[in-house]
Amino acid sequence: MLLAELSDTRTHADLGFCRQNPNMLCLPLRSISPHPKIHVGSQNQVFRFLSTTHFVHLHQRRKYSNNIVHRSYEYSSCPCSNSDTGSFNSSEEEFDMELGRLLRLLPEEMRRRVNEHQELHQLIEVVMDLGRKPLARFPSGDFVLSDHLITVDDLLHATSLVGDFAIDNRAGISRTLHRISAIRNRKAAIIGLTCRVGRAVSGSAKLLQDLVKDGASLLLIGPPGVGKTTIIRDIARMLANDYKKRVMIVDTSNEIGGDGDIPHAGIGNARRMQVPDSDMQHKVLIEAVENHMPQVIVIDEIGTKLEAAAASTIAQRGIQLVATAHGITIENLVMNPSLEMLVGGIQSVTLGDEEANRRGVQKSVLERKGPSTFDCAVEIISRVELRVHSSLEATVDAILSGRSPKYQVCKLNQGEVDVTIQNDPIAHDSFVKKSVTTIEGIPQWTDEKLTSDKHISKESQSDKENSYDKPPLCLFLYGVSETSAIQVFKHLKMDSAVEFTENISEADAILALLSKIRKNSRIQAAAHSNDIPIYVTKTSSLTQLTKAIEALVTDYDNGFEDIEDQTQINESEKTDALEEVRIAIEQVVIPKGQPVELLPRPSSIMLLQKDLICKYKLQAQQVGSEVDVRLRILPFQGNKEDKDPGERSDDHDDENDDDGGGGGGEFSELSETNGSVYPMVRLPFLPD
Ligand SMILES: Nc1ncnc2c1ncn2[C@@H]1O[C@H](COP(=O)(O)OP(=O)(O)OP(=O)(O)O)[C@@H](O)[C@H]1O
Repeated sequence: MLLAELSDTRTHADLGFCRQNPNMLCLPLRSISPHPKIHVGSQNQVFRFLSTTHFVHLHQRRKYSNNIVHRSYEYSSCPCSNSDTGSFNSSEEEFDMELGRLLRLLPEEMRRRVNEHQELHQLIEVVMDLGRKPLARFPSGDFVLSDHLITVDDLLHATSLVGDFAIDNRAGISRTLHRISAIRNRKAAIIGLTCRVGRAVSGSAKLLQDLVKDGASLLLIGPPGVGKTTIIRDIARMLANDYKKRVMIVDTSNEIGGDGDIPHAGIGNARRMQVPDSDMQHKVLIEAVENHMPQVIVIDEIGTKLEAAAASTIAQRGIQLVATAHGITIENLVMNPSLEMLVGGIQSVTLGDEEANRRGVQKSVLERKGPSTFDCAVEIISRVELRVHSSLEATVDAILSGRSPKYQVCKLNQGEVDVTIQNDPIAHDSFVKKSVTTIEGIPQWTDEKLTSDKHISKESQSDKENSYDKPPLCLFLYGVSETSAIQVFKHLKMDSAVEFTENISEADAILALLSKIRKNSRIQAAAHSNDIPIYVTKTSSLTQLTKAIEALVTDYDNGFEDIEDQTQINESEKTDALEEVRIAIEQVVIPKGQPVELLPRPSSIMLLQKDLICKYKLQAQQVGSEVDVRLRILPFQGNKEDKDPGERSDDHDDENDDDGGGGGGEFSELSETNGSVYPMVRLPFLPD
């Protein structure tokens, strides 16, 4: 078949000679399909058209015409791996060459089908399982490579071309970054192969350059295949080449530096220590520190307690650590008994009554045991999106106390880095804030410092800036997510007028989810003793939350003055309270014969509620301590067994229920039974 025509003899210098048959020219060719006829007219075109994933033999023919030698070539496939073709040394061409070496593991037909695939250069893996059709995995999905089922011979052919499989069942191809993982049967024979394409992606660490360049230890977390190894390989290269650091890679499966004894060029000047057996990883880590004086240690896949302990020892010696671990979020690490050490370890502590009250939490809480091994952590969401936790300790503390951690979202957007900050309502150092619009269009917060050297979507920066003369409203949230609250404040253009606290005593007001706060008498007591009004929302929906926040903001603007005057009963609260009685009776007490506890109300309102209950020929009981006195409506049948109406029931078990305790005991939760949405209500203080 006629493949190429060369009218310029200089082109010969760029072709190699086949190792198997020196009389043959060997032409590296990116793909012979879908255009099997490639016209080569000049040296430049040779470079443009030809690459190294695929070799063919050229059979030259000469023709003389007008004193010019015209050469044409026919080709046939060549099984050799000709690296003597020289010249093709751009990184793309090197990659083509390496990819070709992986594809050589495949039987002829499969290799042809992969080569023909439009996404050849994005190939992720080839999967060969005995007795099944082979698959190629591309970012766009799986692609069947052949209708022929994989045979034992196919597997033997592939395994004969790779290095030895280590104890972790992984092997490589010398001087490439590919990873071949084997599946064995019970007799240890290989019955499946996953051939992962490894590539050095220079620039993949760009998003993290600022984090690591000054020596901070970094932990990367992500699910399998998201690109962790690719990023740390580039971090190793960047720190060694650009920042001239002594970088040592502890390469457990030879995935970072590639197979073979000479490391892949992708790690730059970083050095690499191989690990004879994955169980020895922690020992090699320590050896690296003791023998080779590294400034940075890079390690892929910390997975066991021993490895976590070794990493923590290294960090204590002041060496910068860059490592990966499997998981989706930092919460996964916190919950993983083998890896929790990486975040400082977790312990359960029992607080004194006063401290628990102050914090508004249960007496037994989880806390971080000590300093975390890493300064910062990154959750890899995709190749172009990272969640950067610049203080891992702060993130862990937030998770343990039930708050959403603050983090930056970095997105690579056509070569630019978009940075947004999540859950960062306050920049405490200065109140200069700017709103930026994230890619999803949700307004978020950021501050000058964090955005100074980054590209940020420019949309509406200045017009959203707010300045308020009043000190910011300081809120304690309970059962309400900070993100939702911020969204509402943003919507109300109150973005620079609010801050959040974890300390009730610092708060101007409490904003709480009704179902949660009604069960936590400690928070109510703490609010009462600190003279802080509580505003509640029945649901977390933005509509309900907006109503609650609007009421709160209005009262805040009035200095919470009307809070003191308990005699002025808000008309709408009266309506709410009576509606609450009506729904409770008509939907629960009468049809189900169950008692229902109402919300705590001022005594004047409770009187109105009692009147209404009497009209239904039912009885009510007053329960609760002084800060949350409320009525319990008793069902008809149960009246005789129950305590006398009016009896105070301060000693009820549910009084001390916290939010996790499933409080309510024998009583129906009105919110759960009536299925309707309560109007937003505000819990005012009851008179002493
Ligand atoms: N930025 C990128 N551009 C192109 N391909 C990439 C990029 N990052 C990763 N890949 C490819 O994605 C695949 C998985 O990458 P990698 O091995 O780095 O993931 P990983 O998270 O370390 O996986 P595992 O946890 O299974 O070891 C590889 O084929 C790799 O070449």
